[in-house]
Amino acid sequence: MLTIGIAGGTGCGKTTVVNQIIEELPDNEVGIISQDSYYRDLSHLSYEERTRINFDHPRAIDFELLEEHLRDLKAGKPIHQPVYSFVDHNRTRQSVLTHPRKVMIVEGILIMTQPEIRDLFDIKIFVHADSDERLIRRLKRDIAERGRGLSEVLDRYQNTLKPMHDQFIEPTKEFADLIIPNNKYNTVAIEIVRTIISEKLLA
Ligand SMILES: Nc1ncnc2c1ncn2[C@@H]1O[C@H](COP(=O)(O)OP(=O)(O)O)[C@@H](O)[C@H]1O
Ligand SMILES: Nc1ccn([C@@H]2O[C@H](COP(=O)(O)O)[C@@H](O)[C@H]2O)c(=O)n1
Repeated sequence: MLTIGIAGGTGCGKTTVVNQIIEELPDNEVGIISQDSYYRDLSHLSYEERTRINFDHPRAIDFELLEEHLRDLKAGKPIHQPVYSFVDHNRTRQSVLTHPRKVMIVEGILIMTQPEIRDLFDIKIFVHADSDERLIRRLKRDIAERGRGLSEVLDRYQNTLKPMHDQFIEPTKEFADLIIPNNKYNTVAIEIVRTIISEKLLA
């Protein structure tokens, strides 16, 4: 199994890059794991309490479960990937049965912060977009898709997102084998990653 980790700050375009990479690749040979699925279960907290959680700190992620799942997939075992709700700020009761594939892509803002997880990646990619570009994209996306208001997104950006990005996410760029500049759509970089994957699928 070829395991590819794709990190980068919120709004840099990780999900978009993954979707572009897997377009036209056979879906029974390439699988996706999202770090967002591994936000910790916060059912013991009220909705109000959950809104105050710092979701950009590594402790918000159940990395133990993510590591266990990646090891299972590498060992050829299927996993039950949790399903997260950004509207409820909580894990749902659902899960998605995820089978091992020849190529597994793992994407998320903090996946490169943990050495145990980092070591499981054969290829590490960091997607870069400038912070103003990321903030604009995040604002538009969170309002359109994640049920958020303007001041809510801006408050989170100032109070937790930006400081956590600078402290935890940006420094992981140094671990990357490949940095994809993504202020604009980067078709050349996507093509390069696709070629690497296609070669693996033919092997
Ligand atoms: N290169 C790009 N240029 C313009 N908009 C982009 C680009 N990449 C992604 N977007 C848009 O920005 C928003 C956030 O992208 P997304 O892929 O969800 O980022 P991430 O997964 O890193 O948070 C989405 O609405 C997406 O359509
Ligand atoms: N309940 C939550 C949980 C997380 N977030 C934000 O999601 C961002 C990470 O996801 P991306 O798809 O943007 O990479 C992260 O910056 C958290 O602030 C949230 O808003 N609410």
